[in-house]
Amino acid sequence: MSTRIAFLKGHGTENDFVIIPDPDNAVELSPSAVAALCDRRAGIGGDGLLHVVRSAAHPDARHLADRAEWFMDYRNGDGSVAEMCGNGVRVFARYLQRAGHAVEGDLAVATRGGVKTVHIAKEESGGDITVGMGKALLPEGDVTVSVGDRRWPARNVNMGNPHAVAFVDDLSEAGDLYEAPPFSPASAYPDGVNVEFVVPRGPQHVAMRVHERGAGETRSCGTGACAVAVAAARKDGLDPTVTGAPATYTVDLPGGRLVITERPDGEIEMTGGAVIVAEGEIASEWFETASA
Ligand SMILES: N[C@@H](CCC[C@H](N)C(=O)O)C(=O)O
Repeated sequence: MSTRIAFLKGHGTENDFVIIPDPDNAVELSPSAVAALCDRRAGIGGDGLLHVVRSAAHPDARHLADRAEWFMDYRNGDGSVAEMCGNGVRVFARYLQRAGHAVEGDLAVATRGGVKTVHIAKEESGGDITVGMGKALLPEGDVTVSVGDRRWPARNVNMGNPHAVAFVDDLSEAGDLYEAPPFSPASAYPDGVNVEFVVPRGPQHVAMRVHERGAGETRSCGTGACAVAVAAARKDGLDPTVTGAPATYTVDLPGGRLVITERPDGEIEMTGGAVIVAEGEIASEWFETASA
């Protein structure tokens, strides 16, 4: 007998996701099923997939169940697993709110990058969602990224997932970004990397494009925007953990704007929108073929 599988579609600053509510972890989501669901022509379409599971029901999150009821089992659009997705956490929280599992205010969400604290603002104050993204790690060592015969030094920033942030003169220098920009040394990112290209827009205000590992160029990346804000702050000589003053950066992406604050304790907060656009049911005969 075939089971009925519900889905929703949502986005955060146009980083879009297929959402599969599955509290008991009963839906088998193979990498090929995820890639088929995220396919923009033959599937539903998305940069990634948010599998919504109770932490207690998932082997990767059981140890976090006493701190966060829900686990964001995040997958990239190509079916690969990633540690964290900043825009995804906001959309995940919006889904929980819509489904009646969460209300405006504070919420804890388990991810492979640890438990994230989420604040859902009241609708009358815009309804934006703020996520405590944790601290950035800045591994030492020179990294370069390239597009065609152009090459730039990049800042290695880890937001739970890996980023290479390159400051360029113009965002068009990144080209069409159909291919993942090569990086060196290979040892800097043994599991691949998300690459951000950044230009200044004004004081503590930047614009960026991103090529995401496992998804290609996307219209927004939350962890990428945090990595960019930290790299831009250090470039501006600002380190809140040294100055004791928070640093806030506005980050413009093709899909919208995110506001990132790094606090004196190094903790980073990201604020932006999250929208649910559709819901429906996956055709079970298609899903069975897609999963094979
Ligand atoms: N879009 C995300 C990041 C998703 C994971 C990334 N592609 C990776 O493989 O690390 C975000 O908003 O942070």
